[in-house]
Amino acid sequence: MADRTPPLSADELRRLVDSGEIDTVVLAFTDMQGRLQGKRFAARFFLDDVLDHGTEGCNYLLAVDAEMNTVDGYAMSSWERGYGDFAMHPDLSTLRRTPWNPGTALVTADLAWHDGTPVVASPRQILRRQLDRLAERGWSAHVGTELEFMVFNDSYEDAWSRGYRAMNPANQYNVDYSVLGTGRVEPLLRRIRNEMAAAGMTVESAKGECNLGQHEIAFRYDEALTTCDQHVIYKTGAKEIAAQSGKSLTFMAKYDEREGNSCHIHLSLRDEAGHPVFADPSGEAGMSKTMRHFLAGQLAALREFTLLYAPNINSYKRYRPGSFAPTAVAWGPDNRTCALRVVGHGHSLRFENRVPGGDVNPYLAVAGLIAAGLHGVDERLDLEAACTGNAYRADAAHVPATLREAAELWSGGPLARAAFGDEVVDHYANMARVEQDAYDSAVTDWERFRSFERM
Ligand SMILES: NC(=O)CC[C@H](N)C(=O)O
Repeated sequence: MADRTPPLSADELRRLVDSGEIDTVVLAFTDMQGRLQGKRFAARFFLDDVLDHGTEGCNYLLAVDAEMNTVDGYAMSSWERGYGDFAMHPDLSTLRRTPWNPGTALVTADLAWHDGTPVVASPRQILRRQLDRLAERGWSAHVGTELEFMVFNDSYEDAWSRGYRAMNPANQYNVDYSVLGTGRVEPLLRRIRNEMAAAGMTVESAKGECNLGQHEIAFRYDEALTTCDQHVIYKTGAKEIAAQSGKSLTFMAKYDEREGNSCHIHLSLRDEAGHPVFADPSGEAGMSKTMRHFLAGQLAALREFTLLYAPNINSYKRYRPGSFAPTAVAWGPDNRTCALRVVGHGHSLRFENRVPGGDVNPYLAVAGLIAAGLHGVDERLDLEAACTGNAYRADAAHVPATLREAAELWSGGPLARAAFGDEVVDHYANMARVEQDAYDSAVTDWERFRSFERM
């Protein structure tokens, strides 16, 4: 699939290496946790060897936990199988400079086994498969992801050493839409915006958010795969720029008991001629029949696919009444209390899934949105009535409240297995089991404060 006009061509890279402007090329893929994993190459070696042939990485990279521990239960990667390699092939349509790392370019990898077959549990491959299903119908997906994050005037190292206690947020009060409040953090935000633009992303705006030091930078939507590639590069780059500035920022879904970090995901479909598939001026509320089925599919699959939108223990702490994070499986036109909010009109008509947090793996979540929508289209599901009032009070199905509940719905339901196949379902069910086990065996500060003296 030719994905997009590249921000940097291979010929340009060659020229920049010859002139000494680029000396390093990062080749990286996105792991299960949504992190870029890969290697930094001497640029000359990358051009001579890796550009055409790729490189290898240990296949445990899709089978470790967040701490890089080897864990049991993965069919594709284990001590029994010898923890061999998989191949990382650069997708040159993603080649770009990353100006926050001087002299450096970055390219995204697709993963394959030694016989050339794709690594089906790799997040980018999971999304590619759902995009192929869309393409079979002559459709493509436009996607925007809206990441919120919190900035602290502490370095990552200080924060870690202090056990994340007594941190200094970059704003001391709610700066939602506050120009004054955003200005306080502007040297950092401006660097992130400008350097992401120089890395080939289209930046739209920045605004303050509600929690202390919380901000959001908005990027223009793009083809689904491109948006997801940019999302992970942006997250990595924003953290690197913060670190270079002696600060830290976090995308974790719920840092404290105040507002969490969301990652609302917007999606619309285009046909082969580039026309919007969701808009129909003669349809009810301007929505086409396809959009109604697609949206009905979102509702029908939401609970079963929540693991893809909320992959961590912490993800589930966002879903509190009145927090702007959803609890009700419901949809409504411009209704921020629902899991699914319909926005825009005509060309821009789309839905927003408000379930994902800043910790989401965008490839998996967007794959989930597409698979859910296609389920609705294939089964011609009827769209229930819109929720018009406060969905926190509605008599609607609930977004799963815990990782345990979401993991049970994911592995026990029929929709995920039909859309993604057993290998993918079992792989990510194991990831959830591993996280749940790690959490269940941890004793937290909360328990000590509650129990040490008083119980
Ligand atoms: N902009 C908003 O709607 C706030 C979202 C909220 N921070 C959440 O975690 O869901």
